[in-house]
Amino acid sequence: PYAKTKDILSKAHNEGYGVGAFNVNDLEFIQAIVKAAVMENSPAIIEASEGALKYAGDGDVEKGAFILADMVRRYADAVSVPISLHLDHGHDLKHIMAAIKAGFTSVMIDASDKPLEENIRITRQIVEVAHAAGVAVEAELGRLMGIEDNVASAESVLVDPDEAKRFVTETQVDFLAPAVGTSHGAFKFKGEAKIDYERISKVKELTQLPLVLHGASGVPAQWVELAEKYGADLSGAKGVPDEVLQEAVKRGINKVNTDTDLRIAFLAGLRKHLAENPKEFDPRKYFGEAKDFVTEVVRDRMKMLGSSGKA
Ligand SMILES: O=C(COP(=O)(O)O)NO
Ligand SMILES: [Ca+2]
Ligand code: NA
Ligand SMILES: [Zn+2]
Repeated sequence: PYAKTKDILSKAHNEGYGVGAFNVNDLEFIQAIVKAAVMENSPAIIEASEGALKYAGDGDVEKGAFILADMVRRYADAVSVPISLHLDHGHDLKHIMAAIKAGFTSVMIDASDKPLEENIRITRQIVEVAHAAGVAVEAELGRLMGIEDNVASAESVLVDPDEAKRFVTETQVDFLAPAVGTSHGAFKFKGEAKIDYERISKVKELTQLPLVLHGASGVPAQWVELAEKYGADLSGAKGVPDEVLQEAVKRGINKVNTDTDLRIAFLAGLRKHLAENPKEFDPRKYFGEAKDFVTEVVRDRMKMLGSSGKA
């Protein structure tokens, strides 16, 4: 059934496992994620960024929010596993309000590029409105490397655990995304893929909240190689290894944001199908194989994070 992100994450927090938060822009990815959740008997958080709302609404964010929310709700209510819908990286109050109106059960306000006091002020404002509507709020502290908040920050600014304690007390957010060394996209680490485990543990201890890891895609070699076999150029692609994610979950990460892995799997499936079926022009066929690859990647992630069987 369509569920509240807060219920999904409270259970994961209490029982110590990770739940994938999978980014979507369209029908195909929603179908693939729901199918994976059913096959794994796993909860799933579906998330859409502001860009995804624009894409689904052909430029109209509110229309996109309602279109995506209607699809997710209908698919979720047709299955026995809990599926929620979350606004990822909300920056604009108008867009956050559109998501709340459309029935998203949680929203992220990402003011992590602002000074702490301003992040607190903005986040508190969103919490007030969201909580009044029964919607949970995620916020971010610290900054991920790479393109983040449309600001290219050269280096990541890791979360300060003491600031995190103050932040959650003063804002009453429901989940917190501490920057601990990851970054968005397929090219995550210059050198070794490592994140600051100690920092995760400290933030968990001080906040006692479900924690969110952004930039958590693994960029699995098998999918990169398959996409490259059929013409993609993903040289230098590198993600967060499974064992690093599993340690992060052990230390208190419960929501694991995954976008890039689904994109690469879809790309590999699409390129493969088109290369092997030159006569094919039915999108239900070539999107069909691409969708199946996304389902596979999502299932793998659910198994790896420990949410399989936890529905
Ligand atoms: O943080 C993410 C996704 O990160 P990836 O690019 O690692 O999939 N979404 O908010
Ligand atoms: Ca941010
Ligand atoms: Na998010
Ligand atoms: Zn993110």
